[in-house]
Amino acid sequence: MTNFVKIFDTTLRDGEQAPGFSMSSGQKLAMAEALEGLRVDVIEAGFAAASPGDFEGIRAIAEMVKDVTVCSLARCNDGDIRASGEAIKPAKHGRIHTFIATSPLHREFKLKMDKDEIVRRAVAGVELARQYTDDVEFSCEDAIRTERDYMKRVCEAVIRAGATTINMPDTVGYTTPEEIEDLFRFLTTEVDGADGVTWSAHCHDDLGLAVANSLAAIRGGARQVECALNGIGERAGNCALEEVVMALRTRKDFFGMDTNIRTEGLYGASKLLAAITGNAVPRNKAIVGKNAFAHESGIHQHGVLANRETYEIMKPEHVGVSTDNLVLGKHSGRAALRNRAEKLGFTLSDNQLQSVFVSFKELADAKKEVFDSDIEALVLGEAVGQAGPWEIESLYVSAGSDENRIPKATVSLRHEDGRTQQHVSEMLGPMNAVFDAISQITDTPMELEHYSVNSVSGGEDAMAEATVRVATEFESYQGRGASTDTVLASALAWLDVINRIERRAVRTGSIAAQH
Ligand SMILES: CC(=O)SCCNC(=O)CCNC(=O)[C@H](O)C(C)(C)COP(=O)(O)OP(=O)(O)OC[C@H]1O[C@@H](n2cnc3c(N)ncnc32)[C@H](O)[C@@H]1OP(=O)(O)O
Ligand SMILES: CC(C)C(=O)C(=O)O
Repeated sequence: MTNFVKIFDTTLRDGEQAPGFSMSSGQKLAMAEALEGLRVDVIEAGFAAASPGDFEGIRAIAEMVKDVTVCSLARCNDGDIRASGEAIKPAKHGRIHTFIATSPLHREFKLKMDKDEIVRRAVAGVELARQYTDDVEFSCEDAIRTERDYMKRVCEAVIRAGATTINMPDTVGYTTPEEIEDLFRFLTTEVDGADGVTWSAHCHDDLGLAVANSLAAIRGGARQVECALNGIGERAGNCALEEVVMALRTRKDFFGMDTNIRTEGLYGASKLLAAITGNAVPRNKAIVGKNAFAHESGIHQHGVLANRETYEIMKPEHVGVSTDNLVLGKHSGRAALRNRAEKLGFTLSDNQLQSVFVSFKELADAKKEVFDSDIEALVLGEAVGQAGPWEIESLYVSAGSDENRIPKATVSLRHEDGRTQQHVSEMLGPMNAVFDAISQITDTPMELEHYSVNSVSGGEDAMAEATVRVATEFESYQGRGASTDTVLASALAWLDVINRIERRAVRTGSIAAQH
C-alpha cells in the first residue's frame, strides 16, 4: 500500500449542492483554475445529467484543465453515464463516477430495488462507463449503513466489471472514526481484488466528524479522500479540504502520508470560493478563518513573541497567509502585483492581471498604501464582478442632517443584454434608497435580513467589504461587495444577490425547458 493520498475535490459538485452555493459556469471555471493551482488530483466538476448548464460547465472545465483528472457524477443509468461520458470527453484525464445506494433504507424506500437488482445496475453502470474511460469510480451511497457482507458482494462485482476506484460515502454523516477505520480495514483485506483498486472515503459533517472520519479512513486503508474547500456540501457539508490536507501535513509523524497539494494556495482558494458564493468563511474556521493565526490574549502574545511555536502548530505562510512586508503602491508594476497575488494564493491569467492592475492603480491613486487585504478584495472583486448580468453604471446619493431633506439615490444599471435603466428612490435612509432603486430597476423585491460593512484593510482610506443577507419569497441569499466607498460596496453587495437570483432563474428555466 502506498503512503500517498489522492485529494478528490468535490467543491463544484457536492459543494454546489448546498442551498445558497450554486455557481455560474464562469465562476466554476475560475474555481477549477484555482483547484488546478492547488494541485488536487481530481476535480468533480458536476453532475452532467442534472442540467444543460452543469453539462456545459463540466465540458468547459474538461477543455481547460490540463494536469488534473476531471470527473462527472452519474446515477447507474444509461442517460446519466452517457451524459457524463460526453461531458468529460475533451479532458486529458477524464473520470466517470457512478453510484447507487446499497443500504436497506435506501433499497426499500428510495430505490425500491432488491439486493440483486442493485448489483445488476451497479455492474451495468460500471461496464457502460468503461466504454468512455478507463478511469471509473463506483460509490455505494449510504455505505456506512449497509450490511458488510452485502457491501463485500457489491464491491467484488464492480471490481470485476472494471471499477478502478471504490468510494464508501458516509452519506448522512453517521459514522465514527473507530467504525470507519475498521470498515476500510475489512474492505481492503477481505474483498477479492481489493489490491487492484484505490479505496476512497467521502464523509459528511452532520456530527462534526467529517475530517476525523476521513483521517481514520486513511488509517484503515483509504488512499483517496473526497472533500470540498471550506467544507461546503449537502446539509452540514463535506470533509473540509484544507483541514484534512493540513492535518496530514502537520501530523506527518502520525499519519505518515503525503498529498500533492500546494498548501500555500489554500487561503486564496478559500477566499475565492467565499467571494464567488457570497458565503463568508467564519472567523474561527480552522486553517482559513481570519482568526486561525491571530493571537489576542496577552499570555499567548507573550509566548508567540518569544517563539511562534508556543501557540502555532502551522506556519501561516504554509497555507498562504502572507507575512510579506513589501509595500505596494502607485509606483508598483504588474510583476510585483502578480507576485503578491501569487503569495496570497491567487493565480491570475494575463487578462485577469490586466483588469486587476487597472483597479489597483486607481486604488493606489486614492490610497497612501495598498495592503494585502486590498489586493485580496480587488482580485475577489474581479471574480465576483465577472458574474453579471447587471452592473452599476452610475450611483449618486444625497442625504443630510436637515430633517426636511429626504435621502435620495439615483442609480443607473447596465444589463449584459445591452439595456441601461435608471431609477430614483427616496426613502428614510440613504442605503434603503440605494437598495430600493436597484430592486426597482431589476424588479426583484427582497427583504433585508442582515447588513454589515467591515473595513478589510488599514488606514482612513481602507477598503470596505459589505455583506447583505436578504430574503426573497422562497429563499435567503448572501451578497458581498468591496470598494473604498462604503455606499458603493453596499450597492455591489445588493446587486450581487440580484445577479445570483437572475443567474439561478436562467439555469432553472433551462432545466424546465429541457423537460
Ligand atoms: C448523495 C448524493 O449527493 S447523490 C447526488 C445528489 N445530487 C443531485 O441529485 C443533483 C442533481 N440531480 C438532479 O438534477 C435530478 O435529481 C436528476 C436530473 C438527476 C433526476 O431528476 P428526476 O428524473 O426528476 O428524478 P428525481 O430527482 O425526482 O428522483 C430521482 C430518481 O433517480 C433514482 N435514483 C436515485 N439514485 C439512483 C442511482 N444511483 N442509480 C439509479 N437511479 C437512481 C430514484 O429512485 C428516482 O427514480 P424515479 O424517478 O424512478 O422514482
Ligand atoms: C454520490 C456520493 C459520493 C455522495 O455524494 C454521498 O453519498 O454523499
